[in-house]
Amino acid sequence: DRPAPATAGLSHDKWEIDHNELMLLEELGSGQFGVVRRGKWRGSIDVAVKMMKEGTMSEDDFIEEAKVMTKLQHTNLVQLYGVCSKNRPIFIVTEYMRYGSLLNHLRRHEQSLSSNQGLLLDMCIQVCKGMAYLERHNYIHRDLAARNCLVGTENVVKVADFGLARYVLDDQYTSSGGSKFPIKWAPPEVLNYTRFSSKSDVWAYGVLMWEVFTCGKMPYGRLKNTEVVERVQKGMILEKPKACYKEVYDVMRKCWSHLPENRPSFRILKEQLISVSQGIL
Ligand SMILES: CCC(=O)Nc1cccc(Nc2nc(Nc3ccc(OCCOC)cc3)ncc2F)c1
Repeated sequence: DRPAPATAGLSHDKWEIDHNELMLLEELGSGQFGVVRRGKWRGSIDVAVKMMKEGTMSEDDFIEEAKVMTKLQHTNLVQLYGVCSKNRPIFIVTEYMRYGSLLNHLRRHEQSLSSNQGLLLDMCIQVCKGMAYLERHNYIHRDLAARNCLVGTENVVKVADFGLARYVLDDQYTSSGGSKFPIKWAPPEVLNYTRFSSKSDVWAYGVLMWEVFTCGKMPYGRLKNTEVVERVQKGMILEKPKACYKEVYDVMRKCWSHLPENRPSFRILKEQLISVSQGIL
């Protein structure tokens, strides 16, 4: 292979992680990207290592973006530590979250969670804080859902994989007609024109709130994607979850305003949810 350029290492690309400093441990799961394993970085830092299956993402573009993503830092965002891009498959190294995806956590603890609306609302507020930070930095997530949030100790909830959707090569995921496109989290303007914005993230956030208050139910049940598209275009929205205060459902409904400009920003949502939580709890 090519000799390293003279400047290599001089610029201390801090987003580049030396894979010799990583010790890979048990597998945590796998997604369309490849396998994710727990690991130790520099002997002591717990990390999650996503080993990107070849051909699943446009790697050079992603590595370029990783420089920006490492700068996004917030208590409710899963921190990107860096990438191992010197060999294939590339590794994406992030903060490790002890209790896995929010979706699985909700389903596993439905019994205790369904009677604790305060905790459910607190989880939603944490996700909202992470999203308000991304909104402030003009960063669009594009695939916000409970499956893409992670749970840590002391019921900490963080948003993961923000912005990653742009680098997926499988167009079954990326085009709104694709079989793997997250139709049930998409607003009308994304279904019709793939017009992503922080306001399309707000729509997805409303669906995430519904997932939280139903403890991980599938939105629109077993309806086929084509039926969901039809109903969403006609203005049908998800019904109020049983264990959900009306004030909370009213916030969800605002996230599902047909026109993006009628949806609140994450900054506004955060204020509204905090005042609801002070009012009802
Ligand atoms: C696209 C699908 C995709 O990425 N999926 C995917 C699967 C697995 C792990 C990650 N990522 C991360 N995971 C953790 N912690 C984690 C802890 C426990 C766990 O329990 C699994 C068995 O439960 C019974 C799963 C994950 N921390 C940071 C991550 F970044 C992403």
